[in-house]
Amino acid sequence: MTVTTDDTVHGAAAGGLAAQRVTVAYGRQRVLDRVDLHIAPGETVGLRGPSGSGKSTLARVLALLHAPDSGHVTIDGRPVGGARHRLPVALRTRVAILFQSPRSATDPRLSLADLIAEPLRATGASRDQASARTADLADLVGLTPDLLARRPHAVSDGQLQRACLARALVHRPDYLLCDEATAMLDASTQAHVAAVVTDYQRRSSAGVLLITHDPALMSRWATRVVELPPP
Ligand SMILES: Nc1ncnc2c1ncn2[C@@H]1O[C@H](COP(=O)(O)OP(=O)(O)OP(=O)(O)O)[C@@H](O)[C@H]1O
Repeated sequence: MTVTTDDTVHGAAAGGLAAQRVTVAYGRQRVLDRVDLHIAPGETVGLRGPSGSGKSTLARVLALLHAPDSGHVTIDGRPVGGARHRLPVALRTRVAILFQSPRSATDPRLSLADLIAEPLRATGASRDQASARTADLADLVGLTPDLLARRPHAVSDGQLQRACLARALVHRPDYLLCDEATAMLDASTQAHVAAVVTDYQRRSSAGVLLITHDPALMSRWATRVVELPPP
């Protein structure tokens, strides 16, 4: 595992998801300053840095959820700009993100089955197509039909995170960004989530961004690590 603080050398490659000279400020606080990061298909890039160094911000920029003040995101060498929801479906569904806290990322009114199926329904899949895919994914992440029928308040954080993982995979993304996605899970759920992601990655050649404060997980999983400087 190599550790670098400058990813421009990798950013030169055409394939992959990349942040190029990305700068983000919240008001007068500059959080990212001309940051480069590149994720090639199939690789797992670890992103490390002290608290407040901008790891989550960079993940949100790469997920097209936050427009940088300058610089841009490219997919396979092509700049991708504008709000995520305005991008063509085929483009925006290439990148998925999994957050640390499943409760703040989910609609409490939806059953787990509907949470998983919703991105498919939103992009025009029929009810039958969406339920078939939901059943496959539920199986993959280890959610039983009984759990699928429940709403978030009636399941554990680990069960809800499994549903969020299924939802993240629903469009078969080429890039999966895991922002402390296993931090609040017990050891066995953490191992299961990591196994599902690595298996998906092996089958699909997806690129993964791994943000974690867990050094063991980082060294086990990341192919290489990029380090952000302190804020
Ligand atoms: N929406 C926002 N509005 C204002 N400031 C923000 C916002 N999001 C993040 N920040 C600030 O930007 C800085 C970087 O936050 P970010 O969450 O990207 O860092 P991080 O490296 O992921 O931190 P941690 O390891 O603690 O999760 C922090 O000082 C944070 O308070």
